[in-house]
Amino acid sequence: MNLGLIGFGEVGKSFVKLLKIREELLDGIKLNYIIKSNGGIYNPEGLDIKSIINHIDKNIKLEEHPNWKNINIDNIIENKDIDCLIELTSTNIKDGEPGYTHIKKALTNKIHVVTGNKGPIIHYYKELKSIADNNNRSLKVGCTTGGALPSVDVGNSCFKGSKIIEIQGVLNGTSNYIIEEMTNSKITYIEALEKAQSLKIAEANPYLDVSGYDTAAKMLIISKVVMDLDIKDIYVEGIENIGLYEIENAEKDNKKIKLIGKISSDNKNFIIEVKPQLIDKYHPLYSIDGKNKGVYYKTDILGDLTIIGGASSPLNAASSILRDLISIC
Ligand SMILES: NC(=O)C1=CN([C@@H]2O[C@H](COP(=O)(O)OP(=O)(O)OC[C@H]3O[C@@H](n4cnc5c(N)ncnc54)[C@H](OP(=O)(O)O)[C@@H]3O)[C@@H](O)[C@H]2O)C=CC1
Ligand SMILES: N[C@@H](CC=O)C(=O)O
Repeated sequence: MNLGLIGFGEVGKSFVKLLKIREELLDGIKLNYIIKSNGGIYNPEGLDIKSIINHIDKNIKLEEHPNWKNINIDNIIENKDIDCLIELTSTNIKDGEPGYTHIKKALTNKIHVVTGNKGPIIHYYKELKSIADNNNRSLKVGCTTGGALPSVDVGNSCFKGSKIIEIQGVLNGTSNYIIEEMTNSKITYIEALEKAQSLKIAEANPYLDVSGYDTAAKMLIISKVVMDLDIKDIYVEGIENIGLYEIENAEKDNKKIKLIGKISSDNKNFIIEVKPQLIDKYHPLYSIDGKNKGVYYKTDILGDLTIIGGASSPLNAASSILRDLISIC
């Protein structure tokens, strides 16, 4: 199988490293393209992964690689020499671009897609999935709903025959980490955010993380992919106004503050709410620590199920891209 990678940020770089780390699993897989916003590198025989990792480790710009060319998604489409596009450009929740165009072009041209980019999926999942289905190709989005946390995989495979009636998620590692750092190290919100940025878990635009919009995007994707819903009613509140005072008060009551996204229904319509909540030790998402995340599914006849883990990090996110790629293979 031949691959093209578009988006060479933290997750894209980690994905290239995984191709080496897991090479024993990837016999027959070649990476032909790595494309950034201003061009990329291409070799129809497969790029030399070692030389790219050398660039990453030594902080050498990809533009200085001998295979550098002025290329973009259209070259991939014209050359017709990949089977799967790994789409890892930055999330844009306004209109889903440029990811939407990349994914649509790929699927229309019978190229499988694996992505971690939430923008195109919140706006265009139905359309893109239908192009994929009509062309007998896969659109895999596991990385978009909490990276390594298999939220949609579990949601899609574990509840057959039951109805999901509610979902709650702590799905933003950055916010969870910030609140925990403020609690444990008594540092300010800004100091904790800077630490999260240095760990490279925050989005390129960290406003998405702390405002609740990243969580809302992930809940919206779960509602589309797992429940086939088209929810319009979404309330979003972030963690920007939480200070040490609120955190100390929560501690005094043996409670924790968590940024929780919830999909629930009033028997007529499903709604999504994202807001910080004070929860006690009996809440299923209480024990999620640090950069970890979690999702709780409540069903009508199968009971409740919670999964916790999948800490946010570029390598963990790249691992979920690899997981989706292997399942296509
Ligand atoms: N970081 C994480 O832990 C996680 C991230 N994600 C998602 O994965 C995706 C990638 O994340 P991350 O690596 O952190 O993002 P970065 O912001 O670090 O990297 C984005 C990359 O996209 C490239 N890019 C932007 N516009 C274009 C374009 N028009 N054509 C080609 N390339 C373009 C950028 O190019 P250039 O280098 O030239 O600027 C850059 O290489 C995002 O959508 C994010 O939401 C999902 C789960 C976890
Ligand atoms: N910024 C996100 C990473 C991926 O979605 C987070 O902090 O969880």
